[in-house]
Amino acid sequence: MSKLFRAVILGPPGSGKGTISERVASSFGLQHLSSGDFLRENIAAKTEAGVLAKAYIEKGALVPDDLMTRLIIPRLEQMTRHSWLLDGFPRTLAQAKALNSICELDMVISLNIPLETLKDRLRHRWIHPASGRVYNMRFNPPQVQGVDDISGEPLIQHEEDKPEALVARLRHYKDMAKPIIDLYRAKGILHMFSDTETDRIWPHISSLLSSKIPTDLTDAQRATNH
Ligand SMILES: Nc1ncnc2c1ncn2[C@H]1C[C@H](O)[C@@H](COP(=O)(O)OP(=O)(O)OP(=O)(O)O)O1
Ligand SMILES: Nc1nc2c(ncn2[C@@H]2O[C@H](COP(=O)(O)OP(=O)(O)O)[C@@H](O)[C@H]2O)c(=O)[nH]1
Repeated sequence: MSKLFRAVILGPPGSGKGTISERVASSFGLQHLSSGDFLRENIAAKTEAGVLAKAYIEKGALVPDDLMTRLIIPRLEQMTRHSWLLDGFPRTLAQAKALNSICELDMVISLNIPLETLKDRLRHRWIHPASGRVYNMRFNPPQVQGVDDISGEPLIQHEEDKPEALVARLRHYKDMAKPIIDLYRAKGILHMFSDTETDRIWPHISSLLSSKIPTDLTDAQRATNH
C-alpha cells in the first residue's frame, strides 16, 4: 500500500489556510481537518468536549491544550487510513508535541503574509456559520451579496475579524507560532511561503505537493472520498 501523507498548514488569521486547504483537498484528495470547524461541530452537537470548549471560544480565547488534544487526537486516529491536512492545530508547542507523539508529519506549510494584507482581508471576510464556507467581498464574493451560494442563508462576520480585535490577535499568533515553526524547521519539514496573494502562492504549493505525493495515492484517495 502507498505511504499516507500527513501535512500541517500554519499561518496567522487571514493568511489563507482555509482557502489553500480547500484547494489541496480538491486537487490532491487529502482530507482537510480544520480545528475551528471541528470545534464548531462539537459545539453544535453538544458533545462533552464541545460544551467545555464553547465557553473559551465565546470569549475569543484558545481552548486549553489538554481539552484540545483530547478532542483532536482521537479524530486523527480515526483517519489512520487517509492522507490529511491539518489546519488550526497545533496552535501551541504543547499541541505540536502531542501531535508528534502520534504521527510523523511529512510536510509543514507555513504562510507568511504581511500584516497590512491580513488586516485588509479579514475586514472583508464573511462566513457561512453552518458550513464554515468563507467568502471575501473582493477576492471571492458570494453570487448574491450577504448570502451563502449553496444554502441561501445569511453570511456573518466574526467579532474577532473586526479591525479593533485584529492587531492583538496577530501579535498573539506570532508569539505562539515561533517555537512551533522552529521545531518543524529543525525537523527539516518546514516550507515557508511569503506573498500578498493566494493565487501567487498556490502554484508553488501545488508543485511541491505534486513532487511529494505519489499520483497513485491521490487517485486512490479520491476514489475513497467519493
Ligand atoms: N488548536 C487550537 N487550540 C486551541 N484553540 C483552538 C484551536 N483551534 C481553534 N481554536 C479555537 C480558537 C478560536 O476561539 C476558535 C475558532 O478557531 P478558528 O476557526 O481557527 O478561527 P480563528 O478565527 O481563531 O482563526 P483563523 O482566522 O486563522 O481561521 O477555536
Ligand atoms: N484579497 C485576497 N483575499 C484573500 C486571498 N486569499 C484568501 N483571501 C480571503 O482572505 C480571508 C482569509 O482567508 P482564510 O482562507 O479564511 O484564512 P485563514 O484565516 O488563514 O484560514 C478570506 O475572506 C479569504 O476569502 C487573496 O489572495 N487575496
